[in-house]
Amino acid sequence: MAKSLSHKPCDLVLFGTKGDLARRKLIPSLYQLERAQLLAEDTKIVGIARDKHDLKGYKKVVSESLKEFLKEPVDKEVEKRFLARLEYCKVDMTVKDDYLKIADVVDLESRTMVNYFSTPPSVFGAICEGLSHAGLVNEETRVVVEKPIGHCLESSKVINDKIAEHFNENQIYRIDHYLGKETVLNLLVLRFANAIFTNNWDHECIDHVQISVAESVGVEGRWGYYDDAGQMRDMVQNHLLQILSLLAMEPPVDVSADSIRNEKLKVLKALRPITVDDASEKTVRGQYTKGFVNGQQVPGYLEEEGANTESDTETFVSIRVDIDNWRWAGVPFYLRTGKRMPIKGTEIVVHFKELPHNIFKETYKTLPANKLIIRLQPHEGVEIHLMNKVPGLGEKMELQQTKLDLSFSDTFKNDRIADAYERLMLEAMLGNQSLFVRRDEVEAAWAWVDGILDAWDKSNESPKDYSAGSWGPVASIAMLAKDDREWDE
Ligand SMILES: NC(=O)C1=CN([C@@H]2O[C@H](COP(=O)(O)OP(=O)(O)OC[C@H]3O[C@@H](n4cnc5c(N)ncnc54)[C@H](OP(=O)(O)O)[C@@H]3O)[C@@H](O)[C@H]2O)C=CC1
Ligand SMILES: O=C1O[C@H](COP(=O)(O)O)[C@@H](O)[C@H](O)[C@H]1O
Repeated sequence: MAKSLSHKPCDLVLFGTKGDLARRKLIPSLYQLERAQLLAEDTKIVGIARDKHDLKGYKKVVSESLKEFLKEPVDKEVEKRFLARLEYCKVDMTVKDDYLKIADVVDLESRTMVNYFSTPPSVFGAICEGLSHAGLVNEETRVVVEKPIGHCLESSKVINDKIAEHFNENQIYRIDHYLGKETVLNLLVLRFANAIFTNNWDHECIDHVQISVAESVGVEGRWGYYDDAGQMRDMVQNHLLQILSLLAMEPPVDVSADSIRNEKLKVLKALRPITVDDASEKTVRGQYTKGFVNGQQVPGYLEEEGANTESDTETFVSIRVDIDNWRWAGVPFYLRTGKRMPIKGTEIVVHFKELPHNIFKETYKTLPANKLIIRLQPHEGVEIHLMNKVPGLGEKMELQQTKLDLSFSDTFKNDRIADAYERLMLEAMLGNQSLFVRRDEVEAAWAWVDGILDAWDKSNESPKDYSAGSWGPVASIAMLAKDDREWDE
């Protein structure tokens, strides 16, 4: 029995169903929604690829994906229910008449058509045209679009224009999978459901903020795509700027899609441009050389499979970001992200200001400032560093810095943390756009990122080397040291 859901049943059409993302993430996530009974009873899942299969063959492909990528044993009962929802269509996405075959399996009358584009962006336009050609676009039809949306502002406009020829903004769901992460969503709750943070969240109380997204993986066989993108386009333009805007935005009036997106957009528009005049002070780009990660020897970027020995693509970026608005005047946000770092870990550290006066100076010369650490992944949780009195009867009061540590796995023991894609696919089926990125946000993010990419081009400097397994080039440490600060590790 399906749980009670407010959405109409859907035809979830998975374009690129045999690709890496679909097999590794989307199919296992849909299985989890089935397991949790969150799919409406009559919802269908329609796989689209250009290989010749009958439905039985496609079910086998799906079963194999589950076996390979599900992080737990496959529950046969759930799998049976899940496989019963499947349909398959062989479609070459560049051939308009092929879309007529999809019309035979979907039902626009009784189900909402949700089209997930898990394909290269180069075919997004062709899919939209094909769907229109087959009469599959009505007011309810939705499209879910994977990143990257373009390579720069101009190319993102071309893709968005193409989609907009067939769909209104309220039908377009642009994925940034970080927005589907439990802990990223929790930023809204931490900030806007707790007066202790709400009332201390500005330049009066906060000294600076650090956002680190460290990855221990390299390019994982995606050299062709990655070398064209680099860490700036792959991670900063989307995931890091989305986290930054959720952290820095003004309180939205409610949690509706546009209330949240309006506030995020204001932050993106207030990012101080970085130009060729200050890029060398405010940014560091790096590229990994060979080294050791988790005790394993790993190749350098230029020695990865499929690599071009002369690439100048950055695999590490750190940036000092200034937000030119009332709340954040004088508060730098330091962003840092890289491949082949010592660990996988995404963390936000909010450094509060030091106190104006120390009444304990006889026993404790300087009082360390409070810190709020938000661990987004792994070991999800929230930690606050506070000063406390050490118990004892001594003449002088002894102080010690201590931690209040809320670990999600200890606190919410029986609650499984859902994968981001589970939430995002469910929200797309429910028709809630809050966790999807609006066109103007994508464009504001590109406008700012393009300025930095342009400054790097003009400066003609190569990225700085760092050994795989380190925290990036030493210049990244120096960038903070100049401001009398250091990275939390
Ligand atoms: N993989 C990942 O971890 C991530 C991926 N993304 C994004 O998701 C999207 C999909 O990525 P990924 O799964 O890695 O890519 P893949 O290349 O693995 O998969 C794309 C799929 O699209 C199919 N396809 C392409 N052109 C056509 C066509 N004309 N007709 C029919 N099928 C076609 C391919 O079929 P065929 O095999 O026959 O060529 C392939 O199965 C991309 O936009 C990517 O940027 C975003 C974040 C992470
Ligand atoms: O979008 C992307 O994200 C992954 C990192 O995602 P995470 O959920 O594992 O933190 C990154 O490795 C990949 O290069 C990028 O395209």
